[in-house]
Amino acid sequence: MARSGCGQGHVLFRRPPSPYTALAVSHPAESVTHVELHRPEKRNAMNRAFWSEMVDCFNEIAADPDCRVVLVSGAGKIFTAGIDLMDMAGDVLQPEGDDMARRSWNMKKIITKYQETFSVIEKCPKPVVVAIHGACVDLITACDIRLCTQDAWFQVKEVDIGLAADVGTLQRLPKVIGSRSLVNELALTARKMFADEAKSSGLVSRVFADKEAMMAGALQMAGEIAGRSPVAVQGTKINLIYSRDHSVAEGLDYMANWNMSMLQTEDVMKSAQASMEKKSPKTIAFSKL
Ligand SMILES: CCC/C=C/C=C/C(=O)SCCNC(=O)CCNC(=O)[C@H](O)C(C)(C)COP(=O)(O)OP(=O)(O)OC[C@H]1O[C@@H](n2cnc3c(N)ncnc32)[C@H](O)[C@@H]1OP(=O)(O)O
Repeated sequence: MARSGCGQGHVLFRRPPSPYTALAVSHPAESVTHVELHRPEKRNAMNRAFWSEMVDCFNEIAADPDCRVVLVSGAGKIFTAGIDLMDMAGDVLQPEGDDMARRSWNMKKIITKYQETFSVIEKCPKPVVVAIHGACVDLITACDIRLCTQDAWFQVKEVDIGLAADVGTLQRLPKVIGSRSLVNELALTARKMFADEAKSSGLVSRVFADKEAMMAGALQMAGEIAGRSPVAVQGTKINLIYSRDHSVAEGLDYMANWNMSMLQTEDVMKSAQASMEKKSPKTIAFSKL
């Protein structure tokens, strides 16, 4: 049976057992998929299985019409301790090849594969809410909404292990946090940033007293998103990410192309009618997407 990480008292919408070893996937509420990093005894260190399972998992979620929003969290004491340093020695640091060119070629393939593990989160059209209680930063910058506990800390740890972060933090964090100076400081010193600073800098949008309160808040937020038109919600995520990486003019053009078809959805009429009748959009039965 799929394990539920959202605590007891929530309805578990049953699905087939999870095929993953580093992740626990469950369905704590209608249209909500919960992906839990699940190696608590190793502080959810990202081992070889994790790097490939995340890609399979998020590709499956992207294609699943029963999922409208994703919740990501970590089991146990902290969200994640980052890359599994035991696996790293064998997998990442020793690419095969007869000479430097061939080893470099293979190294690039490995790095690109690892990058995809977090890029799939961003490419997934369903919004991803991440609930963090202590973490390395890489994964969370690819998520759409970041929540944390009061005792959470955040660290761009890579310089401490002798490398420049290469799975998205240096590319995404400057787009999340307004202050370039703060990004540079965090990435160059690996200092821990705690919850209050994470909130004031814009890395997280809400801070909760403890993990239980955070998971309840995250699930409620996921429910708010899942209750709205999937055409509107997924179009919003896709266009926000497109606009982040393009000029305003390019973003507007992309938006016009998007909505010239998507505005013709029945969801607009249904939602407008509910709004006129002062009903919540959550009362509307939207078709699957
Ligand atoms: C091409 C890909 C490039 C990707 C780059 C990614 C880079 C990074 O992720 S950089 C960050 C690397 N991570 C670290 O340096 C963190 C190392 N861990 C710690 O500092 C502490 O474990 C931590 C503060 C997270 C938690 O401390 P705590 O006291 O709560 O737990 P521990 O007793 O230290 O650990 C419990 C068991 O977990 C194992 N473990 C923890 N972290 C890792 C890890 N990163 N990799 C592998 N294993 C880890 C630790 O060995 C303990 O196991 P055991 O001894 O068997 O009980």
